[in-house]
Amino acid sequence: MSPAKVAVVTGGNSGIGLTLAERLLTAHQNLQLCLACRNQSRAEAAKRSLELSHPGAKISIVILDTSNVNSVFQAAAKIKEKYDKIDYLFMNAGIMPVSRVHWKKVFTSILSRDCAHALSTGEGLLQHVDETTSDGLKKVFATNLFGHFILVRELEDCLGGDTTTQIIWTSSKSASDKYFHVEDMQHVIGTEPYSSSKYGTDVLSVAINERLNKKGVYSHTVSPGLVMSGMTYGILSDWFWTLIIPFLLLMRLIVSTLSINTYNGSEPLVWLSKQKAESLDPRSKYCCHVTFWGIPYVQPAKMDISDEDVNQLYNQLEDLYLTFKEKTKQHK
Ligand SMILES: NC(=O)C1=CN([C@@H]2O[C@H](COP(=O)(O)OP(=O)(O)OC[C@H]3O[C@@H](n4cnc5c(N)ncnc54)[C@H](OP(=O)(O)O)[C@@H]3O)[C@@H](O)[C@H]2O)C=CC1
Ligand SMILES: CC(C)CCC[C@@H](C)[C@H]1CC[C@H]2C3=C(CC[C@]12C)[C@@]1(C)CCC(=O)C[C@@H]1CC3
Repeated sequence: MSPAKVAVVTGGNSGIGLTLAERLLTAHQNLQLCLACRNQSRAEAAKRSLELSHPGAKISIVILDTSNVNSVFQAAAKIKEKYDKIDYLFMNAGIMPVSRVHWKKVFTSILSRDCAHALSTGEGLLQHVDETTSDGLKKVFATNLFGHFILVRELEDCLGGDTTTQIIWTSSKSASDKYFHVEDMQHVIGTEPYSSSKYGTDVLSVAINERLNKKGVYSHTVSPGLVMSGMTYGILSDWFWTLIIPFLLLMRLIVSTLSINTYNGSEPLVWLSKQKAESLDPRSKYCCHVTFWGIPYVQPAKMDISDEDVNQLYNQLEDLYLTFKEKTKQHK
């Protein structure tokens, strides 16, 4: 039997994260799974469903709210108590708060040459909103990016070493340098917090490789494509999505990123976990594509990221992390 490996999945209780957890248990023999979720009862329900499909699986729950700095410090301490070494760290938890759909733009772009771009990135089709957390941080940044950065920093002792660790980020096709400004990494000014946070994720992944590859830690980002999940049901009701599924399936003739289900969307995440980490490209995003007949496959897409952004973002995140670390020490 292969030696036991440990996988931590943030936001592993639903959507892409839950399907990923299920697929990891199938793909890796003898896997110990840690569901790092913000809600105890939703996490327990997920654990029960995984135990039904994988009787005897070793699954633990750690309560983690990535938008809350204290919660991340506490969760990291719990994870370190439970495991000496982490083999896979899936940074999957994420939010995309939206206040409305720009229907006029949806219809004009579907009928234009921009159709494929609009349906694969959602650019310009949604009105995004954001708020400030009790830590004084922008919520989308804190949830999607900074909470995960703290997790990496706090877990560093359990990563890499004799065998490799893979950090795998659920990023997005929406990530765009157009909406990311390193001097405003929280996206205080601007109306695209989600795109900014996901581009920040891609930049951070490159920075982690530069700092931690020598320790055996490899980081990669993934785009799952458009997936029906809590995220999309938060934009439009489930009956609406059900009605337009036939249209989306037809659109697969021209748009290959319409994954639709969480199985397809989790394909690059599972695929990466089966690769030799050293052989992967640290500056490519591993994207989910689906054939017209619904077969998923993975295609790397080169990311155009400047070294200046890589270094500046990492240093700023590190400064913010150290500020909070100091505060938590003082409160002890
Ligand atoms: N759906 C799509 O089309 C796409 C999704 N993605 C990305 O995929 C990832 C998973 O999203 P998806 O499965 O689609 O959506 P879901 O809303 O179904 O899942 C999101 C998961 O993240 C968890 N989560 C949200 N906020 C926090 C928090 N503060 N702390 C801890 N966990 C949190 C949710 O927990 P809870 O159940 O408690 O809310 C849930 O488990 C996200 O990062 C998203 O940005 C990327 C591209 C496309
Ligand atoms: C297809 C239409 C008749 C109606 C749907 C319009 C929009 C609500 C959607 C079209 C492209 C979608 C999209 C996303 C959300 C929903 C759309 C904007 C995402 C932004 C969801 C999160 C991501 O990370 C990327 C997705 C890109 C495509």
